[in-house]
Order: sequence, then structure tokens, then C-alpha cells
Amino acid sequence: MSLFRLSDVSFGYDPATPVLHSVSLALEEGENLGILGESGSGKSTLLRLMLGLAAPDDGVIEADGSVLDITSRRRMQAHRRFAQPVFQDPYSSLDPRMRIGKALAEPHAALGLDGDVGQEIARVLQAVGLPQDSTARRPRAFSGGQRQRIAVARALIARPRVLLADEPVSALDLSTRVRVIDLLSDLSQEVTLVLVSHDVAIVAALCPRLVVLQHGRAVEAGATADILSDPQHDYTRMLLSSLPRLPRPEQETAR
Ligand SMILES: Nc1ncnc2c1ncn2[C@@H]1O[C@H](COP(=O)(O)OP(=O)(O)OP(=O)(O)O)[C@@H](O)[C@H]1O
Repeated sequence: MSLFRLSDVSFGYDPATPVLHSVSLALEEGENLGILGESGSGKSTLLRLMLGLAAPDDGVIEADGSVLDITSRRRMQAHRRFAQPVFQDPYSSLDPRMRIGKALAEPHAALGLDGDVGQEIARVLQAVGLPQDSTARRPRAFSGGQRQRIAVARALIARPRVLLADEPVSALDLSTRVRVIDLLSDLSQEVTLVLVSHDVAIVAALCPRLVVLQHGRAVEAGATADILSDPQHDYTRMLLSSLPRLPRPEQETAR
């Protein structure tokens, strides 16, 4: 059974100007899915629909084997345990006044989760590689990369099956980025990731499956390795050719 199945999903903030056009995709357990596209192609909107923050104008979203009805409070409560978001900016996603222990305890209570909250906090801090005494500190005591780890820990409290991550490292500096990417890669053992990005290298590192969005249409989908080595669509070729290239070793030594 697929974790998510989207069938011909269309959506517009204003229904007269659709942002997503008949998008279909499937997310299978253990197969991280990258969603790649230029700014404005509809990537974040697609994640919003998968989170249940808005409903499609047309088409169907199935999650965990049943149709996602966002008007059902009970269904949405279950969905928030099933799929958790990680947003781009760890500075705005954490309340600056709230100690980390409280920030992690809050979703545990709000989602009515089982298990001892103290033990669960210890589990997620360990999972993201932060010291246990982080609970007594406020977000300003942490660097950007550490804050993003806290945001990931907050998502993991729910023991979700899916993490829906929207440009999770683009607000971070380069060296921190690598550590958060490593963390997301390690987590792939226990949770399946949907990763929205305009960065081909990050998608290639984390996601064996890929969907390319152009103006709200899925123009290419399949195995990431196949798409990167032999893109079928002009738009995908354009995205790949616009990648910044690192100098080859011989060019470096020639200088
Ligand atoms: N809340 C909103 N109300 C109205 N229009 C919106 C809203 N959010 C996004 N849009 C529009 O929907 C389209 C798709 O935006 P979306 O943020 O999904 O794209 P994106 O691919 O995630 O872009 P980016 O990489 O810049 O975040 C854009 O034209 C955008 O202006």
C-alpha cells in the first residue's frame, strides 16, 4: 500500500487561476520522493495539500490507504500523526520564548500521543543528535542548524510515517546544510521523506524517486538516477543545465 497516492489533483488559491494541474504521484514506504521545480512551480502548494491544510479542487489525495477528508476532525488528527512537516526556516518555526522541552512536549499533548513524554523527548533529541540538556534552553541558544534539528525532533515526536520537508536546508549555511542532510539521510531508516527543493544535488543525495514540476504540472516522474542521467523533458534538461558546476580537479591544479 502506498503511503500517499495523489490522483489528478488540481488546485488554485483562486479557483479561476489553478496552481496545480492534474498532478498524480505515489509515495512508497522507504522510497524518499523529491519534488523538484523552479520557484512558483507549485512545490509548496503540493505539500500543503498533502499536509491537509487545503483540499484539492479536483482529484483525490489518499494517505495511509484512505481518502484524506480534511473536513473530518478525527481523520485530520490521525493524519497529523501520520505525516509531519519540516519547514524551511527554523527561526520562524520555533517560538523564541519557549524552552525546547516545552516545544517538544506540546505536540505530544496536542496529538494525544501514547508513551511517557519525558522518554519520548529523550528519544527524539537522541535521534537528531542533540544533548539531553537542550530541553532547558530557548531557541536563541542554538545555531541555525541545531534549530533545524529541533524542528525535526518536534516532527519526530509524533512517530510519523512521512516527513514532508519544504526546502529544509536552504536557510542554512553550507557546512550546516551537510549535517542536516546527513541527519535526514539517517532518518530514512524510520520515516519516508518527501523533499521539496529547487536543489538537484540535495534531491539526488536523499531521494531515489523524483517528480519534476513545471507551472503546476508533473512533467517528469520516475527513478532519480534515470531522470538525471537521461532527462526526457526540455524543462528537466534546463533545470539540470542551470546547475552550478564545480571545477574539475585538473582545472583546479592547472590554476
Ligand atoms: N497563499 C497563497 N495565496 C495565493 N497564491 C499563492 C499562495 N501561495 C502561493 N501562491 C501562488 O501559487 C503559485 C505556486 O506557489 P508555491 O509556493 O507553491 O511554489 P513553489 O514552487 O513552492 O515556489 P518557491 O520555490 O518559490 O517556494 C505561485 O504563483 C504563488 O504566487
